[in-house]
Amino acid sequence: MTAPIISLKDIDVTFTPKGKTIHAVQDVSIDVQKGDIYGIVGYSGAGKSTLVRTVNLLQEPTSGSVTINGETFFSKTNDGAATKIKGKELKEKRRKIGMIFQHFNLLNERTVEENVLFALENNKEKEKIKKEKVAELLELVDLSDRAKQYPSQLSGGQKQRVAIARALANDPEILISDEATSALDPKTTRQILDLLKKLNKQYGLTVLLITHEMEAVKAIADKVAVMQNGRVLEKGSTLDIFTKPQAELTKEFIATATNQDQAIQAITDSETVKNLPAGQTFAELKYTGNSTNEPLITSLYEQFGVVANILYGNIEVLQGTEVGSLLVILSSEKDNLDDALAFLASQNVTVNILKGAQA
Ligand SMILES: Nc1ncnc2c1ncn2[C@@H]1O[C@H](COP(=O)(O)OP(=O)(O)OP(=O)(O)O)[C@@H](O)[C@H]1O
Repeated sequence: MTAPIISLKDIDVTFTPKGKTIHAVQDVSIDVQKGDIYGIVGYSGAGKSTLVRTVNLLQEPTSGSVTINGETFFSKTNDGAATKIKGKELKEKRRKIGMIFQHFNLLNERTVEENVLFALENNKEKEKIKKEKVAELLELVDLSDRAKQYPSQLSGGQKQRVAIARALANDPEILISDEATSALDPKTTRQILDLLKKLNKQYGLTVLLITHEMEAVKAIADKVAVMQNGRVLEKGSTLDIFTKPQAELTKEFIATATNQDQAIQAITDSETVKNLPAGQTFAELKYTGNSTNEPLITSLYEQFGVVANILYGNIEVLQGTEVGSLLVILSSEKDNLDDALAFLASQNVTVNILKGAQA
């Protein structure tokens, strides 16, 4: 594997307002590969913003190291020995890390094109070249027709697209998106996420996606870290985290992203399940990838005489892989059911018996 574009090692950030100690980030290590969309998810106060602000040293870690593209931006051991880039060098490096925020942070008294041009104020190119660049960026975010308007004349989604154009002005390799869709409605959120995905695909832009919405992670992230109380509870590929979550908090986030818990609850409370006849089994079947293509239900009947009555079904596509979930009532002779369950396991289907035989 190639060296990560962002490597955060053993990051601690402690604040001491009025003598009180707040461990905003504790012992966090994250490697982000070039071209990743890396989600960092957690509730408000989990430490996400503080952590990502260490990437461009808007926030200096109390200890730990920040390495970008193989270059040490910051390193400090617990005994206090520190190395860090600063001054002009830091400013230049920062320009290669774009950032977008929940509240857009646009200059209200400047037009859309002036807002983007502002990011190029330290660029030594001729004004004409810079203006061409701004026009290209506005084209990229589909706002060419709004160039002369002011932020107050734009919708939230349009404002965020101006912010994205501005963040890209200095051709960054990394874009930090800090709750960039949190103030937007679901449809606009999707448009902004799709734009981030497009930039990632077309230009290999690495995206750090900070969010409290697992839905956003599910939509575009390849990898995800789940944070709580300053710590990373678990991290991995989005597919793994969604299909095999370990921490309770991760399960909670996933449930909100899929609405599956409500479906399971409603069906569990239904008369059909409440009055489940003896010999029948209420179960959840979960499968990923190829298993979804298997005619599972047909096989259960043809090979084992097990009838599966489907009460609920859901298929998500995560990183191009299908992830399926079915709630079924299985009816069969007991012996057949055991064989059928063994068959399902052999097909990499996870069976969670919710009521009935073996529950
Ligand atoms: N400059 C600061 N001084 C003191 N405490 C701070 C400072 N910045 C953040 N904190 C505290 O650090 C903790 C983590 O905050 P942080 O903003 O990183 O969380 P978050 O997960 O990004 O949440 P949010 O989305 O609400 O910003 C919180 O308890 C916060 O109050």
